[in-house]
Amino acid sequence: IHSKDQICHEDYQRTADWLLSQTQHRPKVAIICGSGLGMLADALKCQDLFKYSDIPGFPQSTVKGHAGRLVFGELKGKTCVCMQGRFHMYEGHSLIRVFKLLGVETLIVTNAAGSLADSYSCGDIMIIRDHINFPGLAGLNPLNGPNDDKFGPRFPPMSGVYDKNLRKMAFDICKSMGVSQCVQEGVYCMVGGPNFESIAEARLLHRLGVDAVGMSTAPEVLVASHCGMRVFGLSLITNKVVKSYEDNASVSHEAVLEVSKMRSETLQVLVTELISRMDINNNTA
Ligand SMILES: O=P(O)(O)O[C@@H]1C[C@H](O)[C@@H](CO)O1
Ligand code: HPA
Repeated sequence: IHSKDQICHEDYQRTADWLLSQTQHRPKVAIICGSGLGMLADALKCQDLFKYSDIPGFPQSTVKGHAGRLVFGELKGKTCVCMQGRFHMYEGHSLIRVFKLLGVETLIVTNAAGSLADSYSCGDIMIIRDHINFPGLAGLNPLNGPNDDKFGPRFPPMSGVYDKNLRKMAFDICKSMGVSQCVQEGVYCMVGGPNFESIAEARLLHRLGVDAVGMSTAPEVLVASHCGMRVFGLSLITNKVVKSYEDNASVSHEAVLEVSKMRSETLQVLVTELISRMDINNNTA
């Protein structure tokens, strides 16, 4: 976010042009892999793979469980680009606009998240219906600064951002996969991190009606939506957020990665099937 303020259209374009000169792939779908969910990219065929360190203008991914590679390839005949390693707000970058300039029309975001909803279990998949962007509400927004009208409007709406048709399609796919008992639809709340929530913060989020909390996604989604991309999001529930002072449990990034690993195959099948059912040429599901 912070360094992004200084990045202009020409910078994004330079990075996009470099990538387009290095690969024949022309992706219409971008996938962002959440913590421990990097194997979503493994399903891509005919891969062209770029380490972030080799891409001009790309920063480094610093979080364990985020490999730091951009993978281009085909998924069931659809051309995709997959971010194996995202940039979190606490790391200071957002590069969604490079995807826009590559020609991407649909963004699929995944993340690891802790659940506040009492009915959720570890390992559940939450289809994101909407989000609460806490840093954004407090003025920390990737759209801060002069607006570039080439990307989108100064005051973008945020209602209906998570595409309804794709959400329904994902539900249907989960049913046919026989996993609908562990699929939820709910509200993701982004907090700044990098610390996990205190019990008092967890209680506040619970009272606000938040279903799952994490440290990403909202900035990516709002930049994508600002520049006209269709958005679909999934949270993998990796832990139940501790809400009681009587509860001695505590979360760790290692525990988050362990649950992600256990469920990543299910997510891979779901995302692959979703992309295969999408009509990505006219951007309608
Ligand atoms: O990239 P995501 O949102 O999946 O990462 C989550 C949030 C923190 O970065 C980390 C905590 O374990 O995982
Ligand atoms: N809180 C915030 N981010 C997270 C969590 C959590 O409990 N689990 C995974 N990412």
